[in-house]
Amino acid sequence: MGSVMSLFPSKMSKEELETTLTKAKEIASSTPVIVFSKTYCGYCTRVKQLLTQLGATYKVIELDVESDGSKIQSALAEWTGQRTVPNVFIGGKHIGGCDTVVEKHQGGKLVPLLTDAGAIADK
Ligand SMILES: N[C@@H](CCC(=O)N[C@@H](CS)C(=O)NCC(=O)O)C(=O)O
Repeated sequence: MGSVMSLFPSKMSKEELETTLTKAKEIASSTPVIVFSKTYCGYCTRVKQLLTQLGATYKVIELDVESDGSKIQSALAEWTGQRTVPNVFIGGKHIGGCDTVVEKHQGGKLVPLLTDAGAIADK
């Protein structure tokens, strides 16, 4: 009890969850910035626009398009405690959703994170 999975029951077996979790972790650590997103999500659009505006290179996985998108979403919930999209990772580290990304930008912390991760070229 108390786990995210108990709040959001999934049809995945434990093994399937482990496999999907491994895949999500590989994706998050193999690219400087990854945005787990949904095509119709306005918060996701906001984050993608902000990253583009800052000149960052980033990868997007649209969970409503991927055949295993709902499994990935459940794996992300189990891993990060966050089920909503956007779910953003920078430098392999979980950052959070749109609110957190915008807050970090307003606090001057987003660009350094992106630069350290190699998503923005040093000037
Ligand atoms: N406060 C969150 C809001 C994110 C949010 O509400 N996202 C919606 C999609 S627009 C969501 O993930 N809903 C659940 C789902 O799609 O499974 C943020 O800043 O990222």
